[in-house]
Amino acid sequence: MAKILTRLETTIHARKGGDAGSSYVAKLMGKGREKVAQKFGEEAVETIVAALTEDDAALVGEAADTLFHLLVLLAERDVRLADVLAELDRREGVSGLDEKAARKS
Ligand SMILES: N=c1c2ncn([C@@H]3O[C@H](COP(=O)(O)OP(=O)(O)OP(=O)(O)O)[C@@H](O)[C@H]3O)c2ncn1[C@@H]1O[C@H](COP(=O)(O)O)[C@@H](O)[C@H]1O
Repeated sequence: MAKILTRLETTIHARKGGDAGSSYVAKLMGKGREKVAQKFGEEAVETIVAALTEDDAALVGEAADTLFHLLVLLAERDVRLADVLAELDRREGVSGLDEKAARKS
């Protein structure tokens, strides 16, 4: 499953600084970090709305939009997907409640 995310990350990095006339990623990134972050937020909200009011197909579509725009946001900051996946690996097997307590301390 992570393979498509990794391929998508590579494509997104390749589009960075590219032709805004032929690439959605280049066009969005060209608008700057705030716009990239705003777009991710909008897609996340649309995913919430789909989860609460729409069918499974709509939710799948909105979730895909959200994951894609998260990758664009990470790429804009030059934060690697591998680092996010490594963080999830680190948390694997640790109770979410223990993680929550550790964050508070
Ligand atoms: N996975 C995606 C993907 N998911 C969603 N989107 C785009 O994200 C946008 C979000 O939907 P909206 O309805 O909010 O879009 P919009 O009205 O065009 O957006 P705004 O102008 O309001 O920002 C749409 O234009 C979608 O086409 C994507 N655009 C690109 N990709 C992948 O990124 C690759 C590179 O794309 P380009 O940069 O266009 O070459 C593609 O080959 C795909 O694999």
